[in-house]
Amino acid sequence: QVLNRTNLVSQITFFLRASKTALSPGDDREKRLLDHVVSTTPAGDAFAVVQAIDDYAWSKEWFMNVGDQKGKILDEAVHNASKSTPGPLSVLELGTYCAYSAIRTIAHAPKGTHLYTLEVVEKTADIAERMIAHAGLQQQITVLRGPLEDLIHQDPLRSLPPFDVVFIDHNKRYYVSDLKLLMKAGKLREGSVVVGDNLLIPGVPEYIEYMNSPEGKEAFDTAFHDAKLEYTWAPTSWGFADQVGVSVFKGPTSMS
Ligand SMILES: C[S@@+](CC[C@H](N)C(=O)[O-])C[C@H]1O[C@@H](n2cnc3c(N)ncnc32)[C@H](O)[C@@H]1O
Repeated sequence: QVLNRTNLVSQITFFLRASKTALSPGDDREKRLLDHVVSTTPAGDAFAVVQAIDDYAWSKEWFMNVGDQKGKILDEAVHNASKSTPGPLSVLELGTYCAYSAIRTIAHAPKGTHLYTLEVVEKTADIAERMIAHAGLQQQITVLRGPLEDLIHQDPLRSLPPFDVVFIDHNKRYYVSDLKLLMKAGKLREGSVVVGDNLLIPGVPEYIEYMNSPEGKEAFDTAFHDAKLEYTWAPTSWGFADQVGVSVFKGPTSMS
């Protein structure tokens, strides 16, 4: 069962009004999602939590999670990072929302991997922490409240070594500046994998431009993966085509 076209379009329109900030719409749908997950899945089963979130988002209400389709690109990026870095990974996520991608990433990452995820909306961070606790991943996922420009100067981020994987999925306005902040702070090392979501919808043209610029190409090898906007099944005819960027950091450059 999937949401019908009218329902889906109206729900996505509702979300895209807040597209520049990607802040939650404030209609308590995140709480309804949490209640659904807690009441339909056993505690401590991360894969069941991910599946329940996908089922709910496909059939009941639309959510701005990375989703099951683009999620596979993220899973593969994590998998590739773990091939070059045996053992547990260190992951940074910008944009927690309901912790779907955080839980999904840990479920697919090597044992012992730790993920730090940043969220600026307190109410959303509360929901995420409860979702993470239900999935039994409190030891592996740390929710940090605030923007990167503040938290980068505080522990734990300040004293952490470079991340193996960075997932950028927050306010579209800060994709490039936050990426540069991470490079400047030495939080990327040669081989770090940076994944950027929603490059076409809501759209982050300046991120695509940066990755295609001489500066971006000197610092990163980027592949742009065509994808469908989360929880939609007809991308081209309805204009719901999206793209996910997967960039491998080549190491500090003269410009970074
Ligand atoms: C698209 S959602 C993240 C979805 C999540 N990564 C997933 O796939 O499950 C974007 C989230 O970023 C948060 N956000 C917006 N601006 C932010 C910022 N500057 N730093 C961190 N989070 C931010 C929003 O409140 C929202 O919860």
